[in-house]
Amino acid sequence: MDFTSSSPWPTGAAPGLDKVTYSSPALTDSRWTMAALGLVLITLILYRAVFGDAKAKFSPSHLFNSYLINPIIQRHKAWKFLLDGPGIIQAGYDQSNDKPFEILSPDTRHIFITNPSQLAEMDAASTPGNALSLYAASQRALQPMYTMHRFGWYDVPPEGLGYVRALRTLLTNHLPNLLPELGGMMGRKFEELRSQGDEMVDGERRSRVARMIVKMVVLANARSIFSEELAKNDEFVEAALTYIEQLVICAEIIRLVPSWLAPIVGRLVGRRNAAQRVLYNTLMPIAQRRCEERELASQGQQVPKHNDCFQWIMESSTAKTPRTAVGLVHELMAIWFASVHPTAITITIAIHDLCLHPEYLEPLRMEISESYADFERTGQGLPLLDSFIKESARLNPVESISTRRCAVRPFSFADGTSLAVGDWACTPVASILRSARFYEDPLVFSGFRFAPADALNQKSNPGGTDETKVPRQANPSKLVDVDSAFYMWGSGRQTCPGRYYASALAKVILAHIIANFDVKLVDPDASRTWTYRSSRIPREDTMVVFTPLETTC
Ligand code: HEM
Repeated sequence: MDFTSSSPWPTGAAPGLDKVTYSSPALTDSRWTMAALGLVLITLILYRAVFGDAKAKFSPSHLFNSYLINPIIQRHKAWKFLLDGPGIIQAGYDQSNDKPFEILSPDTRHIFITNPSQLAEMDAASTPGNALSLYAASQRALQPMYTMHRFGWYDVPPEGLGYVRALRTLLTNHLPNLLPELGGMMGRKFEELRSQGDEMVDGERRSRVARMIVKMVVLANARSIFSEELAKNDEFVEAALTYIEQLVICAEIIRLVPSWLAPIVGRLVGRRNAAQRVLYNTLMPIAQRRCEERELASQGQQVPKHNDCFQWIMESSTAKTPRTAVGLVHELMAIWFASVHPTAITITIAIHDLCLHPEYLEPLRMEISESYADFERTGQGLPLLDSFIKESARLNPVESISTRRCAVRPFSFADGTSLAVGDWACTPVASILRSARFYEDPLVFSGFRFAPADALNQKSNPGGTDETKVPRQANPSKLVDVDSAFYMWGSGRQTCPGRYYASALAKVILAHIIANFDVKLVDPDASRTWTYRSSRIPREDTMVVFTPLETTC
């Protein structure tokens, strides 16, 4: 072996050692030592460079962390979402700097979007047959195959559902006919529930406000969505509320079991949801009769004229084949679910806020006494009450997530953020609503923050507050408006079609209470809501005292 070669290490094989010629023994020893050290060092460097990662990957501690500890931490975080969804989303939003951020729940990977241009990308990808779908998200959340009498929500015709036009256009246009009747109905129901009271303490009648309001909303919606006849059927109205409550519990159980077990568990828990059968079996004969009437009308025969959601959905159906009775009932069951709880919760929270900010009662009473008749006639107006409800919902929205779109095919945003099939893109609505980027003094309750200047005058100055110190939005807006600071109704082409009705019903109920009662929370310091997943739900045990005014408006 020739160490004089230019090669830094021996180029020959070790067995040739005896053939090596040395220039001097001492020099040879030190060269050997140096060479051996160099060899070890270089081998180590190379080994680390080439296999360093792999070694780390296969080290016991790495394997332990990767395959046991990290998955446990991730799963723990995902399950924690069930109990602290709003808090976890808020923490994600605070660190996001307007960039998409990821949050896991036990069954879903959420990618939260805040940037309006990315929301536009989301909306563009939500057209029928495209990669993102609200229906697929609803299918996951509600498990309608098992909870809505085998409704295959995602199998809807590509043109969409008839309910959107039925609600957004026809129900909204019908409001002036509906509101006077709803006003009377809500007044009577409120009095019935209040006079029953849930507790009587020291001559004070206390009411569990959340339960009271949900019963009122159920009655109003039964009238508006189904019919006058069904709204008078107490057994049906009771089952219609039970249906929603059982649906939420059943869907949650199915979501939390592994997907391979879902069909078995779904069938089992679905069987226990008896109210869905009551609803289905009551609605079905009406739907069949309407389909027969459609048939007769197409043959030129005279048929009765109806003004209700059955009829509007049939007439709004964009599918080439006309809606079947089963399809009609399924759409009604879906609307029914969507219509009750968000509306009832929004109204309940607004009542909490009336109790906490009684200085708003007087200006609101004045507006109601001057303008309620106009509102009832047109379905529009009452800008101060509108703003009060909007501010209440801004600080305590029903949901911390909005605009849910589930990927039915892999999808990537322009910035590279990607969704696998089953992942959800969505907005952190509650965090946006409380963000200083969009609202001055975001955590301060300012009941007339959104009201137009002409609605505000001396009389509407609650408690004589200094006008210059009250945070207001630069541009007034209505409760039903949607913009980049207010996604309570979702956004884009699938924004809530029931929002005009929901806003009008909230005004009917709140105007009745404000005009006729003083309100007081029995325990203003007690916690009033609890959270599950991303929803904020009023506590059932929150008590309010409604004291009749001596003279009513
Ligand atoms: C305060 C009450 C309400 C709130 C906060 C609310 C909120 C929402 C939200 C966030 C969405 C999803 C929109 C999106 O993803 O872009 C939605 C959809 C929907 N809402 Fe509402 N909603 C309310 C009341 C109602 C009422 C009263 C009805 C029926 C009369 C209704 C019917 C619907 C329907 C049918 C959809 C699905 C729309 C579609 O498939 O395109 N909602 N709502």
